Amino acid sequence: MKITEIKIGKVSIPLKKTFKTALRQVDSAEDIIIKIMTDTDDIGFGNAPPTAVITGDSQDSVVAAIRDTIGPKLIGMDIENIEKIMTDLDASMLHNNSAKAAIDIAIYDLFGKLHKIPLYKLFGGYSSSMTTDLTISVNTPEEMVTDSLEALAEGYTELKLKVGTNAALDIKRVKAIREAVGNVVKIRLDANQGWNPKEAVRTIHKFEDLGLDIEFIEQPVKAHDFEGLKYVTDHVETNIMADEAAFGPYEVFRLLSMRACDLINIKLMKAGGLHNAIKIADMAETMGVQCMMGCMLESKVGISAAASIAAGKKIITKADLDAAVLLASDPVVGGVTFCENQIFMSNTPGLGITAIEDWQEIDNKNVR
Ligand SMILES: C[C@H](N)C(=O)N[C@H](CCC(=O)O)C(=O)O
Ligand SMILES: [Mg+2]
Repeated sequence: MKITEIKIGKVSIPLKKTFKTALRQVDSAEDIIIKIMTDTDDIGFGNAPPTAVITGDSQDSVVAAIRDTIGPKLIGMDIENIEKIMTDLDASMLHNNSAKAAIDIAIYDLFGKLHKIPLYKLFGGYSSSMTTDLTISVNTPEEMVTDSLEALAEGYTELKLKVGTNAALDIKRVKAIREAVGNVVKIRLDANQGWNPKEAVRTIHKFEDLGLDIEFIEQPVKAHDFEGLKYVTDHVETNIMADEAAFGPYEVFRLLSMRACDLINIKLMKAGGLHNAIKIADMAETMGVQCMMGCMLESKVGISAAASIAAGKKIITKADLDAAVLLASDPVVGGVTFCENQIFMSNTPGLGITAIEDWQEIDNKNVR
């Protein structure tokens, strides 16, 4: 199975509700979706949502990286030689991890098709379904309570509350939501780098003193501040998860060596794809650190790929794979299916995706 062409296109999907974090506010998911074509007429699907504030990647930079630098080297390569493809992919250029992730996902999709195996089985097949949380955007306490109650009515049992815009207001937000949803629901927080280390410790102590029962807190401090993250982890009881700090395998190696966090959030767009996500999961497992599989605001292509690792690997015990249900429509045919808070894997080879509706090819951007 040899690569003959890489088609580059995009989908623009409105969100059901504005997505707001301490880092950004958006109303639609803008996802680059690629198709890797082969001499066997199989197609591999991959995606890259440009999340500039987290990965540094824009739509134009993703397209240029695939079209001008990464893509041309792949033409003619055999999917059977996946180890060589992944080595060349990592060596092709520095950074540009979202572009690399799109290629990596499409290559694995084809590898699964070649060997007639669904990716979650290829990655270990530990389970065939998982529970995802639902993200509640940062807003007034009242609006967040309304959104949280709606999420419970839709069947979600784990809420990921966005905080980090104002520590005093964050305490009001979380207290109001805990009082409204009761004690059975799991509440995890994501500060998206919004606090400084001392402010984070003070705020988390307040959550603890109020008995708000927070499962864990994602990325309290700036991504580059590994010492600050360790300071927070060492000074609170609540578990701390590295997200933006846990970028790729090298950063995760450093975080684990420093014991700077209790948990790792793995995302394909930070790691540069599935092959690096597997390295991260294996390193974390070696150190006894549980992981969550996370996502950007992206289509079901990336969610199906991320869920394949989450289902495959035992050390991935949590999932924040809600992006596809935050979208007003789903252009991806096949892949994982959602039912309330459950994600079910497809048993079709690869990702199980057969087509992308409303996919707009970007003119003259194909690689042959
Ligand atoms: C969508 C997912 N639940 C999530 O919250 N991911 C964010 C970043 C997503 C974005 O800004 O596009 C995170 O975990 O920080
Ligand atoms: Mg996060």
